[in-house]
Amino acid sequence: MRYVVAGALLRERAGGGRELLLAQRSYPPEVAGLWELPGGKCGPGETRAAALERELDEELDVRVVAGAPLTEQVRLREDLLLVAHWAELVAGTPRAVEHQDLIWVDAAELAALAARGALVPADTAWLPELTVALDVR
Ligand SMILES: Nc1nc2c([nH]c(=O)n2[C@H]2C[C@H](O)[C@@H](COP(=O)(O)OP(=O)(O)OP(=O)(O)O)O2)c(=O)[nH]1
Repeated sequence: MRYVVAGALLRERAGGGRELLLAQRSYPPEVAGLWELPGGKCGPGETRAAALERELDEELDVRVVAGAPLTEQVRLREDLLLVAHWAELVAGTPRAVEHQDLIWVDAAELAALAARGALVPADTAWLPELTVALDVR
């Protein structure tokens, strides 16, 4: 089984609550323009934590430490499993190196994106967990 590992980065929003970082895919055409958790495929022999830390360095130009996994996993193909981990930003400011754009969203903004089909479809599996984390005050 191969893994795609994606990162859930949170930050505090002024005035209360939290925000989640989303990245807008630029390829392939069927998901271009949709929003996802940034990440990518684990290399051979690479741990999920190491893959996430490498991918976010490459894609966002930031240093992160991978934390606990989210509960939901999504089978993308017979041999490819999508997982997400919480990630802590330790250095740098995210910038869209490989994505079209980046946004920080609160729970309401995440729900609005989901409602209009603007998330990469598989990522909707994480909505309940992400929403709980964003609603913490
Ligand atoms: N990174 C990421 N990929 C996701 C998410 N949701 C989802 O269905 N995918 C799919 C899209 C792709 O088919 C696959 C990951 O591809 P990727 O393009 O990010 O991986 P990669 O950086 O290793 O690049 P490549 O070798 O495929 O070019 O997982 C998500 O939240 N983040």
